[in-house]
Amino acid sequence: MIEISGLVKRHGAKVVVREVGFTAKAGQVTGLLGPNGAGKSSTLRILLGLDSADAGTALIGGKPYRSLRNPLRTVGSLLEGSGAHRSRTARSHLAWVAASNGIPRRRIAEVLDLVGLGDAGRKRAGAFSLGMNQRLGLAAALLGEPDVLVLDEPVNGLDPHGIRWLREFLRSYAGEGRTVLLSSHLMSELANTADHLVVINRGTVVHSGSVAEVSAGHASLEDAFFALTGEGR
Ligand SMILES: Nc1ncnc2c1ncn2[C@@H]1O[C@H](COP(=O)(O)OP(=O)(O)OP(=O)(O)O)[C@@H](O)[C@H]1O
Repeated sequence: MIEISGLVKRHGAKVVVREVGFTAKAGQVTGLLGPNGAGKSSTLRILLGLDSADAGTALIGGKPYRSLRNPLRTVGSLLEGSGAHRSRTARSHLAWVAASNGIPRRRIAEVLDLVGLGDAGRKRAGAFSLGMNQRLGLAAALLGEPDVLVLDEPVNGLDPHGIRWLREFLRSYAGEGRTVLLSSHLMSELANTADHLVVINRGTVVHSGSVAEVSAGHASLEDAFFALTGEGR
C-alpha cells in the first residue's frame, strides 16, 4: 500500500505539489491522472526517494522509501525510460541492476520473458525502439518481485499492442494482491486500466474515486477531466 499525505514541494517561489494526499491500495491499479505539469512526476519522485518534500509524507508499506532495507524487493519503478546505457545489452543492464541489489541472476531471463523481450536479451539498448526501452525499464522494475509498482507515464512509446499488453499485465499484477500506481495524462488509458483514479491539476488533487465516480455527472471521463482541470478550453 502507498500512503501519501499533505505532500508539498516547492521550487523557489513556485509550489508544484500542494497538500497532495491519496492512498493506493493493494490489489488495485491506481491511476494518477493530470495534464502536463500537474505535479505527477514530482509526487512520484518524492515517493521514490529521488527528491525531498518540503512537507508531508509519502510511505510505501508504512515506510519512507529511503528507509526501506531492500528497496528493489519492495517497490519497482519506471521513470523516464530504462536508464540503460546505449552500449549495454538488455541482459547486462539487468545483471548490473540485479547484482547491485542482491537479486539472483536467474531473475534476468524470467523478467525478460515476462515483458516480451525474451529474444532481445543480447541486443544493445541503443538499438531498442522506445517501446522496447519501456519494456526493459519494466523488466528492471520487476527484478525484485516487488509488492508495489510505481510507473510514470509507462505507455509512452508503446504501440497499440504494447499498450494492451501493459494494461493486461498491470491488471493481473494487481490481481495478485499487489499495489500498482501509474501516472498518465491519457484518460482513455487510465479509464481502461485503473480501479481508482486520482485526478491532479496544478499540484492539487481535484478529485479521486473509481472511474465511474470521477465521470459521474459528465458525458465521459474525458469530459470530466476537462471540467476538473480546465484543460481544452
Ligand atoms: N527541478 C525543477 N525546478 C523547477 N520547476 C520544476 C522542477 N521540476 C518540476 N518543476 C515544475 O513543477 C511542475 C510540475 O512538474 P511535474 O513534472 O511534476 O508535472 P507532471 O504532472 O509530471 O507533468 P509532465 O507529464 O509534463 O511531466 C511543472 O510546472 C514543472 O515545470
